[in-house]
Amino acid sequence: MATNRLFSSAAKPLKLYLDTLSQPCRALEIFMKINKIPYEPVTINLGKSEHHSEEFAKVSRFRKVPVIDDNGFRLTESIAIFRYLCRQYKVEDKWYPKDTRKQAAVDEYLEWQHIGLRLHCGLYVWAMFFTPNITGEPPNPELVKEREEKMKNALDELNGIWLKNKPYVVGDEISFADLVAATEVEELKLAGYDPKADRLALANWIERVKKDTNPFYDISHTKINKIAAKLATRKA
Ligand SMILES: N[C@@H](CCC(=O)N[C@@H](CS)C(=O)NCC(=O)O)C(=O)O
Repeated sequence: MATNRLFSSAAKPLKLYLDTLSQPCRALEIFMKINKIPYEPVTINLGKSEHHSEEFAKVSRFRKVPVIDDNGFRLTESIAIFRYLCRQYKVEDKWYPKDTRKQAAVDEYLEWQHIGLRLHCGLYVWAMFFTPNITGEPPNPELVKEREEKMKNALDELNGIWLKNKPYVVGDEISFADLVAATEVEELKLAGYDPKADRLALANWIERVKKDTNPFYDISHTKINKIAAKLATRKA
């Protein structure tokens, strides 16, 4: 198999520690598959608390996924990992353009999304899905209300500002910003919330991202889609 690596050809494929229940793990997995970056997946099942094992603590100081181990070089934080991969491997320019201004535009979204989108979607999903699953208690209605408002506002900004009059988050071409955004939006399935209703730009964009990145997009979303389907039948 031809190795996609700019430098050493003798290096072993890097290890990607992941759980596809995690948004940043899915974004990286799709990106790596599309760009034919060879890797060995190592599943860390968050649901089984595998990230709390002593063995995994040696891999990640923070006990979070994703993490990569590239021949002894360990790196956490999906955005840092993404930028490292762009420097180490051949990646199609559109994902992180070399042009200074185009790259800065991708960076602008990557900086915004932590608190602009991820925080609010994540907290809502915790209130609706993860916490009730862990405690066995129903979602706290006050907390849900407070978090729902912020989550909706974040989605409205994605729909009405980032996606205003353009097909992708940063312009006319897909970039890593779209994968980071789409995987966050998909996580809302766990909370039974449909982000596409009343958000036409977002609805069209997510279909576009899927089409551009399939079959990898759907493969990475298999686990979350299965859980969402189970939750929907339980509700019906
Ligand atoms: N900012 C980090 C976020 C990493 C993160 O929060 N990972 C979550 C899954 S999405 C995790 O491993 N959580 C386990 C825990 O917090 O116990 C990144 O982008 O890589």
